[in-house]
Amino acid sequence: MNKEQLIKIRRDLHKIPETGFKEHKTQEYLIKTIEQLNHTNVHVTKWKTGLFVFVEGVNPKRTIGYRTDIDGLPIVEETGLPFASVHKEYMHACGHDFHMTIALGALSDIASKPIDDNVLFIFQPAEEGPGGAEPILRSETFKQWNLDMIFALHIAPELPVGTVSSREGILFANTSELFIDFIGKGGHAAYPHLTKDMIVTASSFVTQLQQIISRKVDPLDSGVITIGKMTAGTVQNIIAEKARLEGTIRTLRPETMSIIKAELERYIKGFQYTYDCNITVDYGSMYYQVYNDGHCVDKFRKIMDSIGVNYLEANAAMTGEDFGYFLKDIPGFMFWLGVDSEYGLHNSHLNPNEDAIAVGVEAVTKTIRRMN
Ligand SMILES: CC(=O)N[C@@H](CCC[C@H](N)C(=O)O)C(=O)O
Repeated sequence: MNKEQLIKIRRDLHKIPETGFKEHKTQEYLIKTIEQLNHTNVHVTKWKTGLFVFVEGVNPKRTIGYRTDIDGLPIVEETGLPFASVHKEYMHACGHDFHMTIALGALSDIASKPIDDNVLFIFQPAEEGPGGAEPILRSETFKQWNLDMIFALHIAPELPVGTVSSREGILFANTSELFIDFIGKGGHAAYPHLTKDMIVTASSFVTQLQQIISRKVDPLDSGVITIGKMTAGTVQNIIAEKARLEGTIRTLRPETMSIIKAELERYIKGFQYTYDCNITVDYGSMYYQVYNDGHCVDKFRKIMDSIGVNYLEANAAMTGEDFGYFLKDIPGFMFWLGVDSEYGLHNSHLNPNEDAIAVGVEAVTKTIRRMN
């Protein structure tokens, strides 16, 4: 595929972001595009709203996996781009439109000049939640391919185009979603002493929660608790009976996740007593850390050197990725692809530089062709 075709695909996909396990139009678009490649060595299997695309090798001894995520986020786009999302409440604000386009570009290249080994392209739904990787790994459809190696990329807004970045060992954090519900007693704004005000309770909880990080996590270790959404109350003169906090916990070690959760549950018990209310916690979906195989990263670095792509050593990041579940079972790695955007991931103004698509296709294709 040439640059213009790839950019058209990226823009088409950018217009139709859909959230986890609702990627119906996206799946339809991907199937149509793959069918147009018109290769007899390519076999498409639907899996929920995602796809497995198997490219037969000419003399296969191994099967290499390449995974892209396909879902968007519930963000109202503010880029003002002519190809902005037509799904008004949703946006590809984490680069999955880039990820899919690069996977299609690599798929087209590999299918037209097949390598010895088989290649499985995985178009995975629901990376942003509730998580598509774990159910894929459990599915009988996926198990039949018995992958020898797998890799994936993620766009990096802060890195220049022409740059990739990775590291041996941990790249992305362990994550757990966090949903906390507070139930007290509502009433008249003028009679607070007759109520149990859940706005006061939840607000106090949000600020005290950060002490778990500062006082219970070893300063040489790391953790993050972010509350991204708080809902409570009905109107200005009624004391809120209910409040809900929605957030996420991130750690660089699975053990630290357990420490934070145990402490959080102690806080909940304390708050129930102090504020005389009922508090429940739900951890939603959890992602295992992305832990890169040293041999694969070393080989990748050499491949990038050989094609003139600038390789930078990465730091571990507190972003999460359910790709970590693949790497728990299969050797492989993930890398960052520089896309040079002033605005970061999950920002309504994110505008990655489309020149990075060709770099991504080249990096992925050459890695598939030369990794052994
Ligand atoms: C790369 C990226 O931004 N991934 C998401 C993964 C979300 C995990 C889950 N829904 C959570 O919020 O814990 C991220 O937010 O890091």
